[in-house]
Amino acid sequence: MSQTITPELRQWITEQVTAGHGPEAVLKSMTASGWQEDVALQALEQTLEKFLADRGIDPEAIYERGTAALYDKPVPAPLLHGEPNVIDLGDAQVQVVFSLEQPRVVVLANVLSHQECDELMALAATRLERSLTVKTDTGTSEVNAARTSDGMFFQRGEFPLCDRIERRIARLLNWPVENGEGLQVLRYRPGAEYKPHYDYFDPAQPGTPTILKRGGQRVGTLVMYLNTPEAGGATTFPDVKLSVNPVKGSAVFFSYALPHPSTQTLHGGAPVLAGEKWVATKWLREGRFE
Ligand SMILES: O=C(O)CCC(=O)C(=O)O
Ligand SMILES: [Fe+2]
Repeated sequence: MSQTITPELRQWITEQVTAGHGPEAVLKSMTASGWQEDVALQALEQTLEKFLADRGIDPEAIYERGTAALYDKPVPAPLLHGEPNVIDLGDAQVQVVFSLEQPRVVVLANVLSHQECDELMALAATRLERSLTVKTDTGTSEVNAARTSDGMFFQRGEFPLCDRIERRIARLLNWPVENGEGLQVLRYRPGAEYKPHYDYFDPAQPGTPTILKRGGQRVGTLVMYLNTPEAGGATTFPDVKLSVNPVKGSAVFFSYALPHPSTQTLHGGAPVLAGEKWVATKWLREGRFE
């Protein structure tokens, strides 16, 4: 029996997409509710095409920004549509190692030189303290059992090295320096981990509006590896069963146009099994973080 694409189906697809569900998730629920896959796919493509055209979004943007482009909201992103293998940033030749559309994840090598990694660790070392996480019900910070690393924050531009790295990240991700939080450095000792979490602030928490006054939501994260731990310590994305192994000077980038689990950006730092793991994290806000 042949199925036909009705205006109601198109309407439903549009609602799903604007609610933050990626095309794959929408396709899945369509087939689960009895739509033939080819019909579902055709309906999805037609609807998305119109959705993009109505909003003046270039379908090419999807290749650059992943499905975030569907939400018509800019997010930080390396320019990948020309399929570059190396991005020349002047003071660094960054290699594109791996990219995933949904969730938007890009693994990059040679973001920092080994010397920069060493200098950053040395600058951070004396200021490390047991990591706090933002308590979203009040907007204050607290020690969190899910995060057993030691950490510290630099002010943006606090040292010439921070400034240089921040400007490089701004060019890499095409996102203003002013929208970045100061670099955070974390050190994990053997056994330490960062349980899976989202980096955006949960809109349902009462403390979130206070946090958002300074720069708005987080929309992207760059985790830079400052050393190569002997074993363990991968950055994991449980929703897509992806692990990124830490390698000195490399980084994993991910973005999230919406503060919603449908972005599939749940991620964590797996327990370090041997040696130490050091990372520097750059969080990017939608607005100026002053
Ligand atoms: O250490 C990692 O691999 C992840 C760090 C992280 O999730 C963060 O800093 O927000
Ligand atoms: Fe995180």
